Amino acid sequence: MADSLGLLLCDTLWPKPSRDCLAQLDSDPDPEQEPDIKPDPEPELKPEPESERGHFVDRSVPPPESHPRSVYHAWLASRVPTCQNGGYTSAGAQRPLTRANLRLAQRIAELCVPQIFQIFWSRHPFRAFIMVAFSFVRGTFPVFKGYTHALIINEIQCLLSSGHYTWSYLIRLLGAEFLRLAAEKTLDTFATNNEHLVQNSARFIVEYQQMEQRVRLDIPTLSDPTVRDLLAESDLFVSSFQGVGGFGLLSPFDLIRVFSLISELASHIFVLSTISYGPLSIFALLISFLSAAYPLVQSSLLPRGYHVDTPVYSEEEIRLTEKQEQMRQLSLSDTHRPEVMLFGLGPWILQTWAAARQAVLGLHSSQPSLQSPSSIFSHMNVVEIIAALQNLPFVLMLQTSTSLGSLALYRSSVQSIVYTISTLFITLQMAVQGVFLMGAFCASMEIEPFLQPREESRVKYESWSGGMKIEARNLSYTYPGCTEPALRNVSFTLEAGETLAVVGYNGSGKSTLGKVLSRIVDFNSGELLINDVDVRHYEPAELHRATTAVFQSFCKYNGTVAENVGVGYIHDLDCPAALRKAVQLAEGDHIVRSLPHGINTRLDALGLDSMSYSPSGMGACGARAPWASHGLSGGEWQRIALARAFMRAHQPEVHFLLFDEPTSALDAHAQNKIFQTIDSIARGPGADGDAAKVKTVLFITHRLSVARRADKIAMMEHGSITEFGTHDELLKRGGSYAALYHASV
Ligand SMILES: Nc1ncnc2c1ncn2[C@@H]1O[C@H](COP(=O)(O)OP(=O)(O)OP(=O)(O)O)[C@@H](O)[C@H]1O
Repeated sequence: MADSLGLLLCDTLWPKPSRDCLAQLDSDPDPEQEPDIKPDPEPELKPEPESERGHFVDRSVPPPESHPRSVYHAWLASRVPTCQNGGYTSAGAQRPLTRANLRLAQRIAELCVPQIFQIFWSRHPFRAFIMVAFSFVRGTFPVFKGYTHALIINEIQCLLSSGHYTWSYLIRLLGAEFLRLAAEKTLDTFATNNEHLVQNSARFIVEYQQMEQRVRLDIPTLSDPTVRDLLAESDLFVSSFQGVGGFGLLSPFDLIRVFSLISELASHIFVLSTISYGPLSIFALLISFLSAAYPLVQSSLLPRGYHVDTPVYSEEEIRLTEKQEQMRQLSLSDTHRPEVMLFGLGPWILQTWAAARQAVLGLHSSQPSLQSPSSIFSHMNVVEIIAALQNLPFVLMLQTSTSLGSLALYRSSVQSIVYTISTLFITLQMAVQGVFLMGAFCASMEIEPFLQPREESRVKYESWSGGMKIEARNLSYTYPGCTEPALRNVSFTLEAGETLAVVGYNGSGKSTLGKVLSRIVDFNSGELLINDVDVRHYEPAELHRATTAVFQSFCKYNGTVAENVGVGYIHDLDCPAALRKAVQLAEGDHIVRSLPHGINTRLDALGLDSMSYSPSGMGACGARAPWASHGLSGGEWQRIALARAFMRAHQPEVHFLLFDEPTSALDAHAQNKIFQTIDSIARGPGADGDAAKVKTVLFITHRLSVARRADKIAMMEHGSITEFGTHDELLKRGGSYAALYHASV
């Protein structure tokens, strides 16, 4: 109930435009409308060239002067560095305060602020209103303080000069000051608590939306470099909600503090205007402001590096920064520790890190980074001379018999005005960067997963009783950033209920084919038909529900055995009988029995927690702590992964079983048993040896003694299927399969 409420809430907050609506928007020239950033529909689902598929089809960056039609385009345009031709600034880099960037920020603000505002407003409208109102009220606190202090100083001055020590008025003033302090503290506490509540609610909503969008996105989408940068900046926006200026970033909450600054400024100006100190006032004021502002102006004129803006990094600097971080991570990583120790990588890590770090810190630079003594002295002298000028207005005002209290109030007001203006300026500078991060967040919410079909071309996956029919026609696929295709013109047909063994040399594309068939990665050209329908018409989630798999690089979750197995069919995560059965099918019951807490034993996914040096694994007196996680051997982990796949394999909605080297770490006996299990699952519940097949099976293996069990065998070489048929047919042919088979037996 709570979950659905949360979902409802977030859907309401961030209504996802319907695809029909988005399609209309795409053709609508109105720049105010939000276009979808998914590629145009593929009318006949003909394979398209890679360059035309993807989420941001319009990759052309509009010139900064133009009016970007969407948040995404404005965000993208802001990443083009003004100083270079081509390329983008790295994710998170500070945008320079140019006119073009200010215009882009304004456009993003126009498009995003209403949505972000709704996040604040949606849950606690009254509290959000109070928060803004209190921001104004809190801005006036310093003025009240200055005013009451001035009254007290004046009264003391009056008592001392008159010689009549009547304390009643002073006591009343001190009482008023005490009340002011108490009221300020109470209001402050209430405002802070209120702000925390509104802030935490807003933080939860943006984090929820970030997570929701992240779990939606598929691998092809996430491998797009622009999407990665967009998500990185979106993450920075979400991080900025962690508190005032979290990570040096400006969240919308910090922007609300601008209201406080404005009201503080206004109240100080008002106070100054009420102090009368004679005809020399304008002159005195001018001197006061100049002398108070000079140090701030001076610091903003200091050489680059002292600025608030992050400098623009060169490609070499980015490379060095990545290198230093990579080495730092390597030195901290427990996962890499065994090889770091074994291969004696410590000195190499240290040396590489030191070289990169020194370069990043500019320690190799021949330019002295410190100011020369003469320039330091000149700055110091000027500052001191200017500071001395601050006393001049007092001298002028004393001539006009201004009270001491007024002088104190005057001084604190002048300094506060200068300080508030400089804070406002810095805040607004940071706000521009914050706006671009906000734009990244809003644009990231519009990303549609690459594999998701458009509503108008969607076809519901219809299961066939005998399993899943798979037909590949000239499938080709090249990994992003690679030049050599991993799959080349792969064609084959696997009838529903058949078992296919894919064999071949290392790197021949077997695992890639498995990922393409299970719709984890896409293909660049060709066609893939599932149950005679082009796979691009199906919702990937529907196909995934009909599939179970053990991938070659299966996951090891840092959790209990039950969790590691149960995630295979999340509905039965808490069902001991289903977990036990899956473990039994994977021949893993003896492993579970040997574990200290049975199926509830926590497993050590990194393989290091259970080693003696790990403090987390040891309880009092060096005994094994009950919470300590337990290590497993490679073969034992493989059985856990198999059990996970078996959790859902026998479910009626599952029609395709994919096993990529499922028994590579198992002994021959265990391997045979596992394949018998797979075969019996493929024949349906309670089936005997002659029962009809109800599931299609594809297994990838290097063990040709196992492959011969399959109905069909595909021999892969250099990304292509070079031989296809039964074991006997391929042996008779005397080609690569026959040669490999004879070499292996
Ligand atoms: N994530 C990736 N990014 C880029 N290239 C990849 C990626 N994964 C695999 N490749 C490349 O694709 C080709 C096929 O790899 P694949 O893993 O499909 O081979 P395989 O036949 O399963 O190999 P093996 O028998 O060693 O498991 C190889 O040349 C490999 O280098």
